[in-house]
Amino acid sequence: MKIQEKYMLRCIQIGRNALGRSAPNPMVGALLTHGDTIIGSGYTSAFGGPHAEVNAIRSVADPGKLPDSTLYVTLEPCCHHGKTPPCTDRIIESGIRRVVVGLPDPHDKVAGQGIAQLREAGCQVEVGVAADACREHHKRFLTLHEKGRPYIVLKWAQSPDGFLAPDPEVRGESTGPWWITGRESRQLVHKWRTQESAILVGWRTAAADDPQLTSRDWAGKDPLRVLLDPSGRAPEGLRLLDGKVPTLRVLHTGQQPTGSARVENIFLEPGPGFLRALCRELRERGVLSILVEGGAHTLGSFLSAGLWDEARVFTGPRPLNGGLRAPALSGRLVANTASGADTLTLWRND
Ligand SMILES: NC(=O)C1=CN([C@@H]2O[C@H](COP(=O)(O)OP(=O)(O)OC[C@H]3O[C@@H](n4cnc5c(N)ncnc54)[C@H](OP(=O)(O)O)[C@@H]3O)[C@@H](O)[C@H]2O)C=CC1
Ligand SMILES: Nc1c(N[C@@H]2O[C@H](COP(=O)(O)O)[C@@H](O)[C@H]2O)[nH]c(=O)[nH]c1=O
Ligand SMILES: [Zn+2]
Repeated sequence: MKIQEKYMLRCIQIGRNALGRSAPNPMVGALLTHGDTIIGSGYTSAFGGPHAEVNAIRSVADPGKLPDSTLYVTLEPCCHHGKTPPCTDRIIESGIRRVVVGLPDPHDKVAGQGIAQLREAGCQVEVGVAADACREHHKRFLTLHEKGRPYIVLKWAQSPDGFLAPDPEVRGESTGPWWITGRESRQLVHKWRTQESAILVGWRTAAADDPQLTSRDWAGKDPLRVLLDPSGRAPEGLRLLDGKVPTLRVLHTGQQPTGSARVENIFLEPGPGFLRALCRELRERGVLSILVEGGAHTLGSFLSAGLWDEARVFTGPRPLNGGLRAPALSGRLVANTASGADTLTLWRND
């Protein structure tokens, strides 16, 4: 492997520090080399803070070395005023003359202009180093700009005989989720929750499980909670409506929301465009990605609309011998691993 690719793969590792924190900005990673020494590195700050390139430049102990250094960055530097000034200006001011870029930025305010500005200022710019790895790393941001919607991860747990939950008679009066998976998988799910901007369930899941949908077993942010409740049927008093974490309840236009002023109600037209309209609404609110956790009806509606990018399916060890059928999935199997006593399969929709 060429040294340039190695540096770009290191940029990706650095950029992962911003996973779940930079939205709606991309989790860019950058580093600066001088000869064969790494003299600085940085990643995208939380929204509103400096970008990776600026953090990398600021981290250099001896700025006199910058004109003879090379900047590696996973995504084309921005050239527009957003919450912060353009990174291209900062790169040019610092005297850096060589820039290696993983991918062009599809954002309509950048789209090749960042690279063009650097070249006009006399920088030598190389584009497309470790491009496949950078595409994978930036999958959420690329989906937001190329498909115009957040990246969607479906997740569920099923029994080996293909059920999401037992029949109500088996469940009886017990409240809370019916656990199919073990402790390791549940903690892994909390880690995943810190990585996505929003988490979504249907109201029947909210009513049956009274979930919290927080990341309490992992250090990191709680995602925005989204409850699909088109007719306002979610019962009062649910933990999802407790206001402890920002929560959106999605209703059909014209419906009367019940009680809870602790959540924000939004209203969308019923019909086949409902989920796409929801995706647009979430995008406008800076949501880069959504983790859809169920139930069967909700997962099925994302699947049948083709609105998904990844599915993460746990299979627990104990059969249920009946109950609510797991959704039918057709996608590309990319991994099959163990998670404690469970099996985890990862699927892509491409
Ligand atoms: N094992 C697992 O991983 C999981 C298991 N579960 C289990 O699943 C069960 C609940 O699942 P299920 O009964 O399928 O219900 P859901 O939780 O999927 O909620 C379904 C309701 O949400 C609304 N809804 C869903 N999708 C849409 C859409 N695209 N447009 C408009 N409204 C939508 C509808 O409300 P309306 O009826 O008002 O139109 C629908 O009836 C529970 O038993 C729970 O324990 C839940 C999550 C995960
Ligand atoms: N039953 C089941 C899952 N159920 C999902 O987890 C939610 C509960 O979240 P919380 O209240 O935050 O613990 C529940 O409502 C449903 O969406 N998940 C899994 O990984 N494995 C399982 O066996
Ligand atoms: Zn920038």
